[in-house]
Amino acid sequence: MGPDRTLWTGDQLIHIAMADEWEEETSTTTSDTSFFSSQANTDSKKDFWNNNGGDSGRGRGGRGGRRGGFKSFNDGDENGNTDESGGWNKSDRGGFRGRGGRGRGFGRTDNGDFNDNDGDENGFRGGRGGRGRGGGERGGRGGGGYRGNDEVTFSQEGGEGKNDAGDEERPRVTYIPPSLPEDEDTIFAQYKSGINFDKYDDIKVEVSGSNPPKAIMSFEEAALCESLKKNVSKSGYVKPTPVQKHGIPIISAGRDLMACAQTGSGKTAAFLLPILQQFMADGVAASQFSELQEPEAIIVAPTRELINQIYLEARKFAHGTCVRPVVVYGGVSTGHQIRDLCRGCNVLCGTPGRLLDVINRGKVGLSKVMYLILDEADRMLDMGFEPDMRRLVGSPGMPGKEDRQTLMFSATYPEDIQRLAADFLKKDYLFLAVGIVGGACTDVQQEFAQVTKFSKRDKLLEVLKAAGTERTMVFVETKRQADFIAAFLCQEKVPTTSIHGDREQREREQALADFRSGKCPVLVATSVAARGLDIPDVQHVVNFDLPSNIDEYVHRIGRTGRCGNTGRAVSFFDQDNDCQLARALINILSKANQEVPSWLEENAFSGPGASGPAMRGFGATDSRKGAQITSFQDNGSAQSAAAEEEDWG
Ligand SMILES: Nc1ncnc2c1ncn2[C@@H]1O[C@H](COP(=O)(O)OP(=O)(O)OP(=O)(O)O)[C@@H](O)[C@H]1O
Repeated sequence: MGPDRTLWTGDQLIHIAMADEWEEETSTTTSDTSFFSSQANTDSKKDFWNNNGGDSGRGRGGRGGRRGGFKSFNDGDENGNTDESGGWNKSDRGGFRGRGGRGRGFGRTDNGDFNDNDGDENGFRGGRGGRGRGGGERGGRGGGGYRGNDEVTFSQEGGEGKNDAGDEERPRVTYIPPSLPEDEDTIFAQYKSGINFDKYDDIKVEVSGSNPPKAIMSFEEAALCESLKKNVSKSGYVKPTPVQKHGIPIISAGRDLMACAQTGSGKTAAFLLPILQQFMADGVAASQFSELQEPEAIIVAPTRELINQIYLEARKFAHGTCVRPVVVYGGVSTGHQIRDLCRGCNVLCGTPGRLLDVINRGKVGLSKVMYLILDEADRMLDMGFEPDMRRLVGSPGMPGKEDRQTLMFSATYPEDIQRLAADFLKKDYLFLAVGIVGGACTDVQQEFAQVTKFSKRDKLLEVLKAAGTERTMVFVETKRQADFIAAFLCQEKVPTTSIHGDREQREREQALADFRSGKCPVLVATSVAARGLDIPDVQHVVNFDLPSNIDEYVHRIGRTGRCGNTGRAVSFFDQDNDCQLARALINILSKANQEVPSWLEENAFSGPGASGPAMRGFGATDSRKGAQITSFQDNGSAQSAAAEEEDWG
């Protein structure tokens, strides 16, 4: 064990732990960037830069019993690697052991870390039995990494004993987030809508399905009760966005909905407002101090930060009413969340793992559920989360789809996911498409820079230098890469923080807070931050590594250019690595009326392309054939048409 080192005295990169295993696993303060301490020799560093994340899995990931170092080094373990993840793990005692792979595959084999994006949210699913075995396309399964902390909490507190993934060594999650501010200024802190907000009215809207209700043109038409009206106005909302104009009346009419609208266009309020209005009309009120809580609405989202954000929005709109939202997500003390639940819960927001956990503990009854909402629905129904969603709808007491209202929202809907989604929805659900399904936000100026893996860092510095103090999110593909780039930028005196699935929840929340406040204007992130996060004044997104999937690209660049504001996304295109995405990128650029670089076109037609995973099921519209389509422009005037083919579902 070498001496501890301190590399940076910001809120992360604080303490380079050369601690022993137990200290490291139980620590809630030690930085994840402690990879610095792993005696990074030049060789391993070189390996890092040269590699794209772990190879596909093999072996029994992460049971190597190496000591010290940091979780981040277990990237290779995620897919069950023991020895081929390049450099870092070999160095000495890096990583903690036994966490094994937890990969969900996601159709990738080239990146051992891909699943970090939100695998940590899958506490329940990943739980039993994983030993990082298997690897390959589906990666290792089971109690991997951070997520496992949820599981061990579950096991310990739930009295279910230890699982078989070495979890007995894991600490209980004790993190309790700071209390939320109660002052109205903070609750109603506004995200200023931008110069293009009014242009939303020009976006073409299509509703498919039978008898869609008429859109509303103003919040007055939404017939909200006084408290909600007041809260909408305190939030700075003057007029509804298109997804709200159409979504609110659809939900109020009791219809199931699959809604697709571009990033940052107000989908959250589109489902929260009509639900809360219904609760107000029904006189729903939280029953305090009850051991069993029976929420009327359940909202699920794929990441902890996103579900927390949705919860804060629900809390904001429900302010001053008797409706009580509660949030449960991994990485936080379960006991703390259960105590909060017991104080009353009408709207339960959760990540799937923790949600299933509290349900299985008998703390939450489902028989009163009127609304089930899947935010980032395509993500919630992909092969990673689908089993959890099926478990959720199959849980005892959960009303069947005919007896509840199911609402799905996203900016992207691959066709295969749309088909799958029909299992959760009533047959006559409405499909609402605002703009191009799966299209990028047109307020984001998309730029590309040709790079090699060796020139990326210099290019990043150049971009960040030009950005000055403007807030920038830098997306990378692996947790290890996130740590490495964050550390590199810190060394270059760029105040940087990072967020990824191996950081402890406290650190993740601190990182976001520092980024929001501007203390660290650069946030290096894996895909865990790609979806949904609504952070004011993010002017730039940099794709240091392009994702393998075009939908992911759309969500990432959607962290800027929100709510009518303009933004800029710069993506580094490495011909050796990114050609498979080229055609899909061209498609996205053309649909957003943006210039397509000629070199990108050349790459698209010389390299492997369109039929690959990057283009998977790019959904142009409602995938139901034969569904009645009603088109709207601006003032709600409608035109109907029937699609040609038979209804498949
Ligand atoms: N009608 C409105 N008027 C002004 N601001 C609004 C309105 N509706 C939503 N907003 C604000 O716009 C921002 C983006 O909204 P929201 O996060 O719901 O977008 P989204 O469509 O869910 O994005 P994503 O696809 O990235 O999840 C939020 O800050 C929200 O408060």
